[in-house]
Amino acid sequence: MPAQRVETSIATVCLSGTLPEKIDAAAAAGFDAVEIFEPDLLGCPSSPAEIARRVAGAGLRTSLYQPFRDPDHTDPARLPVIRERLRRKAALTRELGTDLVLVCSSVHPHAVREDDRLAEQLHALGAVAAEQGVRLAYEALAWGTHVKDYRHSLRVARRAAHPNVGVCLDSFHVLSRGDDPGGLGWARAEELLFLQLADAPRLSMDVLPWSRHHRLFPGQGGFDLVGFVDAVLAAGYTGPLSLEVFNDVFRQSDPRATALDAMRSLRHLAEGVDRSTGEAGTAVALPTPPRPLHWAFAEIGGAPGAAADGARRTLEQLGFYQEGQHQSGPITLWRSGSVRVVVNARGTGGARLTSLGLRVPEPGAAAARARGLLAPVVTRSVGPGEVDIPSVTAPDGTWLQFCDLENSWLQDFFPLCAADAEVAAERPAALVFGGVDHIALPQGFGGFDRAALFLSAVLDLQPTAVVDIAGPDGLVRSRALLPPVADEGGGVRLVLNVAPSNALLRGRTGGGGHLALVSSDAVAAAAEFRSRGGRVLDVPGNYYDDLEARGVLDPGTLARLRENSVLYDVDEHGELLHFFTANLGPDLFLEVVQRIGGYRGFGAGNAAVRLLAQTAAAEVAGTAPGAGGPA
Ligand SMILES: O=C(O)c1ccc(O)c(O)c1
Ligand SMILES: [Mg+2]
Repeated sequence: MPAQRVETSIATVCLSGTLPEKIDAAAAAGFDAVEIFEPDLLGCPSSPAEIARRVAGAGLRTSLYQPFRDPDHTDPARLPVIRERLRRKAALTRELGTDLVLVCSSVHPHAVREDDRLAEQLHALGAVAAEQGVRLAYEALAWGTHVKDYRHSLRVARRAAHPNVGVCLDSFHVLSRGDDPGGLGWARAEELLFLQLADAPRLSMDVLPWSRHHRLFPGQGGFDLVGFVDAVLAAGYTGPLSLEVFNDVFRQSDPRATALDAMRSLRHLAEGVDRSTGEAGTAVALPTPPRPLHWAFAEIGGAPGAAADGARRTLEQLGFYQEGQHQSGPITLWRSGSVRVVVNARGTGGARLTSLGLRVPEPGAAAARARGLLAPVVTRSVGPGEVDIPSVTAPDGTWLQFCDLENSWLQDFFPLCAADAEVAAERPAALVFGGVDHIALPQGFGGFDRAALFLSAVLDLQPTAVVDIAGPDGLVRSRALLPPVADEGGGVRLVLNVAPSNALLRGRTGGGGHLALVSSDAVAAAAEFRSRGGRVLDVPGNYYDDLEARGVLDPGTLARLRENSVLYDVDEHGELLHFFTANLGPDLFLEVVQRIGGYRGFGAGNAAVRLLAQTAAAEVAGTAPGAGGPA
């Protein structure tokens, strides 16, 4: 990023609601400018001048008016009509307080094919624009009839040879076509009039519906937005970074929350660009990501009475011992080696993961970074003698608590046990866990992409591709957030699961919140856990018959897996053995994971079997997992 502050902008099409609601949401999230999307204006009772006043009153400016469609035509008789249409839209653009009109490449069958002729028509439009005091930013829509790629739009705009004609670059149209921004080396800075940014999941589908329904904010999808913005800035672009995201879920979400996501995404993107260029000077200087990053604890809350008893019993059966008792309430601390679990017998809603403790070198800086990424800060009363842990709330309500390397947070607990070493000596070898493999957080419908962005930005994790799992109540979407490659093996891996809304209707959440422990022998761990009275999730015999049919395991191993309800998965890097405990709450269980030879996944191949087995278990118990209330 260049040293000057880069302006931020958002297209009104990103947000739900009326135009005034969109303007206010953009302003509240701290944007500098808005692109006014034509349909928002057409349905607004205010005049363009009144809208301009509203924009200015909110502390914003209008960065662009869009879109002006189908600027060229093979039938010369149509050209005067197009020019008159532009004259009016240009005048309107001035009333809106900007001088930039986005012109999309034509999508109709009578679009001009020859570059020379097209350039001539754009030149004539440039003259109309100049009369009105506006400039035209010509954008290649990926589904344009002839002009589909930005190199082509640059060529035509240059050939138009009019000072009021340049291009608009849109990352979606470039990257969805598998193109790269390499052609920008050929562009002149003054030709780059506007930059629109959108990410998207990598899908193989027609580019038009992909664009209109599935765009995401930068960092939420699979495109390299950092590389794209790098290249555009290197080509000399100095205008705003403007988000233009068409997304079905965002269209029905609270515009204020979406606008905050949008700003968070831009700040995280700017940070990535700074890091890649080695230059500082983005809009907001964020403290560097918290590294090294490790788990301090996971807290199971919302579990009064029997639910808390059940959680504690399961932990004990897994070889955990009680290390401490909280000074100020029914909160117990459980430990096994480096893994600590807090069971908080307050709250309602059923046992779930309510708080994640993260061990970082500088908790204050980690929290400041989260605030810089617009994370809501947790304000709570700190009792006398209690340690204040800087904490923020993730979009799903889970607290992220930043703990120091000395584990000062332990001071809040009366110690109940002498030394870990003494207790550990008595623990069966099969129940010695190497740490936390991952933690999975269930997400509500609509909160999935927001949570992925929030957690990956605040903790600097990389979201991986979305996996869809066919569960009994519909598709469960799942996505892992992993440490950057540079610190692979680093401690913190998260999985986000979103259950079908249908599951909630049936009283089942199915989001699969869990804490997974690292084992060096999952079969022995399952056997030991069961011998101590632990309840493993039963896996149907059909599953093992299928494993047998696949011929991937020797008969002895297969028999031991079957005996202990341990599941098996394989990827190109290695193998996985894992089992699940019976549910501790509507949407909470524990998992024990043994990775063999560098297996990288999370057992997605077994998730459908798990979901069905959990449903069956809940039916046997006579209670759907959701019986305790919403998770
Ligand atoms: O989907 C569209 O029509 C459309 C309109 C304007 C844009 O800037 C764009 O990228 C797409
Ligand atoms: Mg666009």
